[in-house]
Order: sequence, then structure tokens, then C-alpha cells
Amino acid sequence: MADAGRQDIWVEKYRPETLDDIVGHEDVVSRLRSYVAEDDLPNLLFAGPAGTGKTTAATAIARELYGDDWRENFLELNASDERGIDVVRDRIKNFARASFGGYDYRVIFLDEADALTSDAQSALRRTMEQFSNNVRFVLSCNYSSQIIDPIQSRCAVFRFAGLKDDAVAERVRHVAEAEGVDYTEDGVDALVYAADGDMRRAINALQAAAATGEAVTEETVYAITSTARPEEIEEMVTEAIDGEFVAARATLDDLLTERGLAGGDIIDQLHRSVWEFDLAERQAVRLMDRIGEADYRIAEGANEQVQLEALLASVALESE
Ligand SMILES: Nc1ncnc2c1ncn2[C@@H]1O[C@H](COP(=O)(O)OP(=O)(O)OP(=O)(O)O)[C@@H](O)[C@H]1O
Repeated sequence: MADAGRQDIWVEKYRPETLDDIVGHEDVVSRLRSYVAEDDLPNLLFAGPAGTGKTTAATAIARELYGDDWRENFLELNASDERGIDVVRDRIKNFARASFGGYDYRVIFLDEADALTSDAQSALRRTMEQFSNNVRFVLSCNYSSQIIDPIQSRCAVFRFAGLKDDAVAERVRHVAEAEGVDYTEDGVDALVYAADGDMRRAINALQAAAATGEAVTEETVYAITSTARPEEIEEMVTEAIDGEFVAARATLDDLLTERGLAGGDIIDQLHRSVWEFDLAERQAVRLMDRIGEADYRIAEGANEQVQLEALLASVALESE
């Protein structure tokens, strides 16, 4: 039953089962494949943004090492589990001590390892040492810099970069075709743009767009994902650069209030597009500087609308 439910979710249904099916990350996959071939797995640290295949790679390794027995020999834990490091440690201990069905070691995948405090990471390091004979750890995090050195030095570190647009597009087409979804090419482009390298986001958006019962087009995708079209962002910036602050502010207001976009997402989109706009280099550099400032202030809790308006105002003032 539970499995049938998971199959309704396309990101699960189309999660690659083997290392070969993982899209992108060719170097990472080939190094992982050689560990599996030699049945000699070190502890691993996977670092990179969400939805790029870290969990998928860990489960693919387990499937390849243990075949049909993979579920009994693979434990997935989330480090940010609110019950804390003690519960995580207890579960690791129980799993590592249970009897082994003929394998030398089991694999524990610890997601969001960077959510652990340094004290909790030190405790984890001791646990890793305690079970180094019969457990291999795969730790997953967004930023390896958040992982304490003694853990990093005990792991082979792999970087999962955001996925390339071509890779996302290809996979999205594959899923759409397998599900018999009608789509347009501009719909795929919009999915790729909205996903920004995150395959989970692309496939989830595809499923949500397909659920409308209409063809997956640019319009449906931008509406569903609360993403501004690149042209809208460019229009807003161009207005500011031309000194038309009132018009730029109205475009911003429309994105925030009518379309319901989050200020942080607009900053991200601006950041991605700066070098694609038709701007003189000096203007692009100035804009980048303002984006950095607004991003920092928003992250510190400042009002998003005020920060974005201030960004546009400073660009508009420079045009004079
Ligand atoms: N490289 C990839 N190739 C094919 N599909 C992928 C890839 N990366 C992600 N996916 C798809 O996106 C879904 C989510 O990926 P996964 O759980 O591996 O992400 P993650 O990197 O572990 O993210 P998080 O850090 O949020 O846990 C998968 O179920 C799969 O459908």
C-alpha cells in the first residue's frame, strides 16, 4: 500500500535505481561505481544543493551492494530530526548491532548532516568510529563547510553540483512521455528555468502542471511554480536603469502582490540573470553589488519589499 502511494509521486516513481540511471554527475558516479565494483566503500560525504541526487546515489549504492536485501542493510536517517542526536545514535547502534545476513557492513545514510551542531557532530564522529568495522556512513549536506573537519577527514567527499539545464530537460521529457503528458517545448524550458538545477523541483512542477489536465505550457508552469518569467525580471531592471523608478516599482509590486512571489525568489532570479541582461559591464557589476546587499539584509530579516524597492531606487538614481 505504502509503495503504491509512493508511486503516485513522480519524484519517487522515477527515482533512478542504479548509479547508471543517475543523470549528470558523471565523475561522481564513476568513482562511486568503482567502490561498488570492489565492494570496498569508505565513509562518504555528499555535498550539494537540494534535489540533485544525493539520496538517490546513496540508495542506488545500497541496491547495487545488496540486491534484493538492500532495505535490511540500509538505514536512512534525518539528522535534523527534532528528537536529536541521541535518538539518531540509538538508531545507529540498534541497526549496527542487529545480526548481519552475510554482509561485512551495512550502510547508514544521514541526511541533512549539516543541521547538527558541532557538539552533535563530535558525538556522531565517535559513533562513526565505534562502528567503523561494520557500518559505512553516507552523510549528506548542502554545504560541506558546515561539517566539522574530523568528520570530513574520515570521508571521501563528493560534490553534487546543481544539475545542468540539458540534463533536467531530458529527464523532464522522459517523465512526461512515460506518463503520457502533453507538453510544449516552452513548457519544458519554463520547468528547467524554475527548477534552477533542482531535479525534484522540476519533476514536482511537471506533475502539478499535468494535474491541471491541460498541456504543460510556459503559462501553467510559471503560474504553478510562482516564478517570474525572465522577461519580467528584465523589464523591471531595464525600467530602473532607464531611470523610470515608478514603472520599475509597479512591476515589482505586481510580482509580489498579484503573483505572490517571495522577495527572496526575485533576488535569486535577478542573481541568475544579471549577465544575461543587455547591460553595460559597469551597470551589471553595480547591480550585482546591490543584489548582494539586499540578499544579505533579507536573510537577516529585513522587509523584502523595502529591500527590493531600495535596490531598484539605487539603480534608478545611478542612471541620472
Ligand atoms: N541526478 C539525478 N538524476 C535523475 N533524477 C534525479 C537526480 N537528482 C534528483 N533526481 C530526482 O529528484 C528526486 C529527489 O532527488 P534526491 O532525493 O536524490 O535529492 P537530494 O540531492 O538527496 O536532495 P535533498 O538534499 O533535498 O535531500 C529523485 O527522486 C529523482 O526523481
